[in-house]
Amino acid sequence: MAGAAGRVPGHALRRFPITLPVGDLSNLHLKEEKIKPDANGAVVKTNTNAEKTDEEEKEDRAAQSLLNKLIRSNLVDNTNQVEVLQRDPNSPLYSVKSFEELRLKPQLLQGVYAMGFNRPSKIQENALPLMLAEPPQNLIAQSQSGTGKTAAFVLAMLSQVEPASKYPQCLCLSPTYELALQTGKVIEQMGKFYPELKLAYAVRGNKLERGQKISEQIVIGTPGTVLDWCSKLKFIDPKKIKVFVLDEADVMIATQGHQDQSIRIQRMLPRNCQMLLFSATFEDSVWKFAQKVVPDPNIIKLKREEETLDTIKQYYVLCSSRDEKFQALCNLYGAITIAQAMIFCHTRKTASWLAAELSKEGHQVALLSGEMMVEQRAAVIERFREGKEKVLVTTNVCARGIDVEQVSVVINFDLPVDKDGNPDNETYLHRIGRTGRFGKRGLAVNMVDSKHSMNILNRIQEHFNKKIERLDTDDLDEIEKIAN
Ligand SMILES: Nc1ncnc2c1ncn2[C@@H]1O[C@H](COP(=O)(O)OP(=O)(O)OP(=O)(O)O)[C@@H](O)[C@H]1O
Repeated sequence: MAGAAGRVPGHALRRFPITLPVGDLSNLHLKEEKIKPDANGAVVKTNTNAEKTDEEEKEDRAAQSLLNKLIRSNLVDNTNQVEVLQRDPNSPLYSVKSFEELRLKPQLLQGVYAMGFNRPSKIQENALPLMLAEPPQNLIAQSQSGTGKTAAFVLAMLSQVEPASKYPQCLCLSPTYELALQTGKVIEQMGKFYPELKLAYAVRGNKLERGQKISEQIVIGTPGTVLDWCSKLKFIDPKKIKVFVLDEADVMIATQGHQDQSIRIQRMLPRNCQMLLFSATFEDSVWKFAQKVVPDPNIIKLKREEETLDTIKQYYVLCSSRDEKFQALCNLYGAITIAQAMIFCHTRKTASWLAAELSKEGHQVALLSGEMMVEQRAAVIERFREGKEKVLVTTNVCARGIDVEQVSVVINFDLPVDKDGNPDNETYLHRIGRTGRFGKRGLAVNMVDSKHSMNILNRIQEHFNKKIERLDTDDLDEIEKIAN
């Protein structure tokens, strides 16, 4: 996909996340043992050598402990674990099919393999045959965070697009500037074996000359700008759109105006345009919206108790003040190796205070909050993605949906509540879903500092029918155990 996406100035291409392949551990003197993590990340040994000297035993134990630590900190490539999960019928990553069996075009097969994907996840296996059917089917689909929804609809768009036709044919709406860029990167990576294919970003700040028609075959953007491009500015002829994707529908409707704008765009599209809507959660309001924008849909939906991922362990810590919460956080950092963490606060004031305190403790901290310009927010996320900062403190919806593989811990410094002070279950799910991406193990820790917040936590547990265990952050042994 040469020369694509030239329209967002100064935006660096996404780098692959840093992983240390198991093969790089060859200098650890593991003798004739084969060591690899099993589905739970535990180390499985096979073929142990019988006779070993004390010295060798000691070396082995040291190597083993280092390997365990690396696995715990998610530094080791988790390919093995993903493969195990993809064979477990209860896992959202389970798949009976291969990408070949999904009958993807050869260029797309090249694209998925170049991204390091081996097998489709459950949502990809279920959604792709529907999306690629003849005639194309409409779809409303739900799958847990980080299970490959983006890749699924990107493959659907790339399967339908005709690169030789130089006009927009696929339109994808994202709720935020950051997510539009992130999804754009996936399109670029997966579509790179289509040399003629180009992508345009319909996001704020990307100004085109009036009256111009764009030649890019795929347009990704936020609803306001896409609506302008389709109506007032006429950069896009909506009647020629073949695939319309609405991503993160739950996040979309949480933003004022996005729901109406999305519906207005949808009404401009031809009747035979394929409509696809994806979301990690489906509260009633999301359902109503989904049914308005997707006529005659096929539906893939999760049961409530399936919404949280088992690979994310959830805990709460009892504290009595903000300072105690901070101390609990420091204890966590003192006890376990945290690759990268995202910390969510209720207000900007708390977020700035916490970021400053963590910096004083020597952490490399990034602060992301709503009052920043979109370009600044995108730059902060990109630096965090590249691992330049290890902790991201944030208040805000702009952190929703961001995919950073190395995030091993999510902290709710304040629990998510809506404007009436009730538990915000959707936001909870989105927040904890920033860890445990595609089979990785994750840890979510909730700070509880009052009867009110304990009540919120209890209601969150009831909602998802999932026990959140108490963690004593003064007990270092206990903390170490949860990381195992
Ligand atoms: N079949 C696959 N094999 C291996 N990795 C995959 C596969 N599909 C997706 N991934 C990777 O898993 C991660 C999560 O995927 P993706 O962002 O598509 O999930 P999502 O369901 O859209 O998440 P969210 O709900 O948070 O937006 C990404 O880094 C992606 O590259």
